[in-house]
Amino acid sequence: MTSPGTELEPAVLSMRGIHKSFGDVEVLRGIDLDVRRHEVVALIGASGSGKSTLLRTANLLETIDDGQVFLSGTDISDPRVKLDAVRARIGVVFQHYNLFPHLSVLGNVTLASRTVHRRGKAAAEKHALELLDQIGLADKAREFPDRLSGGQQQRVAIVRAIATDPELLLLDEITSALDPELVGEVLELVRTLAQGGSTIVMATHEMAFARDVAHRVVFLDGGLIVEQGSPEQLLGHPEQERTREFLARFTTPGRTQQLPA
Ligand SMILES: Nc1ncnc2c1ncn2[C@@H]1O[C@H](COP(=O)(O)OP(=O)(O)OP(=O)(O)O)[C@@H](O)[C@H]1O
Repeated sequence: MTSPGTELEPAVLSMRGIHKSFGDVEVLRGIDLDVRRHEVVALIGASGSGKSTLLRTANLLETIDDGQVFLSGTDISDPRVKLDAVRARIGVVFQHYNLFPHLSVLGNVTLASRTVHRRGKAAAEKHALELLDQIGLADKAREFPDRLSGGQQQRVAIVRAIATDPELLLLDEITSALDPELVGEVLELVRTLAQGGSTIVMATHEMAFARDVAHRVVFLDGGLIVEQGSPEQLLGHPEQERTREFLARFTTPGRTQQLPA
């Protein structure tokens, strides 16, 4: 693997001039973002700054008012593009695991891969069991989601997202709904994926994790990218006043989350 995020790697995701409003409120006000193959990008910003909306426009789950989104060079915002085919190339995990409650763990993981890759049941299950085995959940394959802890459910949701071998993984605050003691196991799985070369954009409030795992941190405020850079630069030596103010709030007493030293 070449150095992640360098210009040597092709852009998997390119967002150009993205604008998005809900009613009178302009939530994204001109987003330009490139994510290169094997790169891990952390989106940080206050609640309401537009992180989730940005992720949802990246795979056109949310329509855009203006701009273009390219996936590996293809303009997926072109109305002629079939979105089902595009979305099959992008894995998404949300804050709430959204596993299908009526399907077993195995059923959840195989559903997308059977549809997307048209794998036969046996082949899809073999692949799913290999993935579940890698994260120590093979023994839960026949269980239903409500028999799993939140952390286990979220890890299954991640496995479901990668079972289709997506070009890009979008992770939206995937630990926010978890009890604190379950956060680590989910982040550990993301770290493993990152080390394995996955291309990831994750909205997160886990600053320590962003510092540790991301190649680039992007700070969003009021629907604009205010500043971006390496974790060391952005979290350690932010240039913009707005970034400094945001980061300072993470070190004020009473916050459960602290910036790492
Ligand atoms: N479907 C929608 N309809 C109307 N307003 C919306 C919709 N989705 C998001 N918004 C508004 O857009 C703004 C940005 O929301 P978004 O969820 O993208 O922020 P965020 O940075 O992800 O916040 P958080 O960290 O709380 O998840 C908010 O003011 C939100 O209320």
